[in-house]
Amino acid sequence: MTHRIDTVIGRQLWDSRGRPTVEAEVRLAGGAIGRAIAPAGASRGAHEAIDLRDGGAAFGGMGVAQAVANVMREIAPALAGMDARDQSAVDAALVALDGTPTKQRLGGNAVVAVSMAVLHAAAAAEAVPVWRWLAQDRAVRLPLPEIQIFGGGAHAGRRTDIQDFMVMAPHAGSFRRALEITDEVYRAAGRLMAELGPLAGVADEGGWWPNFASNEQALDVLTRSIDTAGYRPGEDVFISLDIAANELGNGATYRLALDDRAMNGAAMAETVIGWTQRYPIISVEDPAAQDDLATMTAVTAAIGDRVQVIGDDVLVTRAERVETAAAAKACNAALIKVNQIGTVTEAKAALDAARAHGWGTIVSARSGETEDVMIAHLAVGWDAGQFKVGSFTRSERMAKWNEMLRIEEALGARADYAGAGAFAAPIAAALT
Ligand SMILES: O=C(O)[C@@H](CO)OP(=O)(O)O
Ligand SMILES: [Mg+2]
Repeated sequence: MTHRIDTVIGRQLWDSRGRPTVEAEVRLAGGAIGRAIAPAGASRGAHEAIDLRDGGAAFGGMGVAQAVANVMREIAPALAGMDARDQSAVDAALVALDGTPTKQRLGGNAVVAVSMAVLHAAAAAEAVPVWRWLAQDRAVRLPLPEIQIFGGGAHAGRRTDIQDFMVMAPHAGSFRRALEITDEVYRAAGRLMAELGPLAGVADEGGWWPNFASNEQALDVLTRSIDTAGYRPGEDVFISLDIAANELGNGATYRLALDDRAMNGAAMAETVIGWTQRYPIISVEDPAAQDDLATMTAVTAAIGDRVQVIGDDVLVTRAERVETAAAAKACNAALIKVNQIGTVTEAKAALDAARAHGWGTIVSARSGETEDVMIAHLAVGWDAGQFKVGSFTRSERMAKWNEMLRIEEALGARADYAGAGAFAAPIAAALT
């Protein structure tokens, strides 16, 4: 049988931060091959799948070599003979074999690499791109990109409290045009940064390394960058922030080091709400810590009709946490990272749960990435509507944006840009 899994190989490769990671290679009986590489986060939720990584107990302590060994010795024999087209059966076998809620026995990095490699192999056996294999005959859209201009937080030595300063161009008309607009904003931001002082390179995801005296100065410069590039802030191009508040506090207290302020959840909500009133912000991710649903709910209640409120660390791509957050009205959008939960099938379940609540959905990269472009295919094949990869100028990011341009070209006249329609209904309506 052509689609039967013959062998599964694991190998150690290196990620964009120069840290070891896991690649899985799946070979089918008919000769098709699928490969996938595990990414790695720096600002990680406590409820995420746990990788076996080098770097001590915080990363599982046992190292990538153990994860690779687990692929070869345990996962390969368990999957041999299975039909690669039956992704849910493969993923169920991986979950059962691991036997922990967090994939920590085999390693989240081992499991996610194999799960995605099986998907890749199945599409290869059908001789179609992964996005097409996932979508089958369903209509898909080119996603609205959110692209980083400044990197901060855990990705830039905590030079700003806010982690990702991004822009979105919902009215660009095409994915290709959205990239062009964002590139112009990125260049303009670089020129403005150079006026503030010597440029100090880029952060982990390629956004300019921030050199600001306050969080508000960063927001000022970002707004001016949009304007300087020739676009109307809040009409053509909007700001999108990932606060990554998990890195700022535990829910009881939040500390904005740059602004020299400590505050409780209610004050944190007021701070974020205030930013959305003073700046052309269309989207805010993780305005509160992973278990602080009260603050997430306060922010969503105040601004959720006009601003996207995304759950990342708070949801960790787990369908049951999406349900809990939905019951609390804590978000109106979900970030989807396959490696947070560990398998393609479980990540899709989280996306479906978010969609069932009318939320926006964003397929996202991690801050530690590689040349693997699978997530571009997931964003299109699942019709997620939005896509977050980081910035320009680093090839592990460009590989994804460029793959999306190839997909846009393949769709030709049928390439439908999600644009404002990617947001939850009230926000989409407010934009049109
Ligand atoms: O928080 C995030 O959304 C991601 C990407 O910016 O960062 P990390 O992969 O470090 O969790
Ligand atoms: Mg995040």
